[in-house]
Amino acid sequence: MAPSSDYDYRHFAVTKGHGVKGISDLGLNTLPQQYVQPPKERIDMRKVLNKESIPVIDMSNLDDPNVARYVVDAAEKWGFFQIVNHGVPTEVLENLMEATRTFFELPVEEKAQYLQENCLTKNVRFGTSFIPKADKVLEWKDYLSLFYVSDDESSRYWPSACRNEVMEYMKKSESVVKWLLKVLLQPLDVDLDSKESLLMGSKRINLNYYPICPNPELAVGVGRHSDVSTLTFLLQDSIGGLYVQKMETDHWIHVPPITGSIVINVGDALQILSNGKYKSVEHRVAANGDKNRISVPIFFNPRPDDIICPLPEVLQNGEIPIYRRVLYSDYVKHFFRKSHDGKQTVDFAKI
Ligand SMILES: CC(C)(COP(=O)(O)OP(=O)(O)OC[C@H]1O[C@@H](n2cnc3c(N)ncnc32)[C@H](O)[C@@H]1OP(=O)(O)O)[C@@H](O)C(=O)NCCC(=O)NCCSC(=O)/C=C/c1ccc(O)c(O)c1
Ligand SMILES: O=C(O)CCC(=O)C(=O)O
Ligand SMILES: [Fe+2]
Repeated sequence: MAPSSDYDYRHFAVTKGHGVKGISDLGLNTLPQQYVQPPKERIDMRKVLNKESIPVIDMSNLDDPNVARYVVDAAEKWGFFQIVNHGVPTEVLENLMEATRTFFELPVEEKAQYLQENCLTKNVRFGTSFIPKADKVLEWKDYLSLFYVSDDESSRYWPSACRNEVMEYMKKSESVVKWLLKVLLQPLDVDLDSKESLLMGSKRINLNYYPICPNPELAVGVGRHSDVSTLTFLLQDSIGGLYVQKMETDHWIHVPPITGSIVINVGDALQILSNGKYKSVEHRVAANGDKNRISVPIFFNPRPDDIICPLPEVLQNGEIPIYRRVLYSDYVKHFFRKSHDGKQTVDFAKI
């Protein structure tokens, strides 16, 4: 039954599993109260720098030493950049977008089998907002979150509507991220081969769906946050709406969709491992009043039972560590205990 009061909207979207897609499909003229952000969390267009953009790096010739230099400079200066000619076939990206759309357009009864309380595994989770229990105001986003354990486990538990396409995307992204990490670690005198499992030993893929929103200027798709990953590898469709903070300012920069490109960003784990040489950057997503939007980040992470702290190679010249030793799953649990709150998760690891 369609909801009739504000309480009912939370119940309808979160508990019953209709998500914001279910609310959007009702065709309301007004945004339900549960989704109205306080003014300071809305995206203020006066703070958006329209003339600036994050770097776009062409990866077609990896033998050119400039490419590695651009990557290191972009990661240091912006924490965010886009890559083109990266080698992941366009067809893989298109199939992934289509499969993501197919999944979210399934009837609610089918998607609801992946709600936490109905699901046989913790590694698959369909949901809405970020942490509805903690989110005072809900985010205008539905998601399917897939933690990769093995091909076998994925075949058994991931939804058939998108399983093969997500696996293909994940497999093809691996060598690109490995190359990026190798390059980023060179100035730190760290050899990736000895640290590969610490830097990219686990992967989580989120399929994000942001349906058409009434009063998009009052809502957010995703609130201000940094990712807890080492690096994030993000495909967005052609709608736009991702905003990145310009380092050390209170200004924001839009990340324009470029067909075939992938957005890369530094996450908290790389900030901690590099003792702050690389920094994760706050970002947020606007809601859209006209079009449904899709994005698919792959979070490349340490494994849950890894300890993260500044790497010994980084400290060998006497540099003082800013971060303590933290069990990565404790770090992620801390992130998942609270609503999005900018960069505050990193404080958990500060000495
Ligand atoms: C994730 C944890 C720490 C969970 O530990 P566990 O003890 O099993 O607890 P749990 O009961 O499964 O989850 C605890 C809470 O975390 C939250 N949570 C767990 N998984 C997710 C998820 N995929 N999406 C949202 N919330 C989640 C929920 O609030 C859980 O509470 P409850 O709803 O169960 O009551 C564990 O499985 C682990 O160590 N996993 C491997 C490491 C890992 O997954 N790292 C994640 C890296 S990056 C990553 O996951 C990023 C996600 C993200 C999502 C939305 C955004 O907007 C965003 O910016 C980012
Ligand atoms: O949708 C996007 O463009 C970004 C989403 C995001 O920041 C996240 O899922 O962590
Ligand atoms: Fe993010």
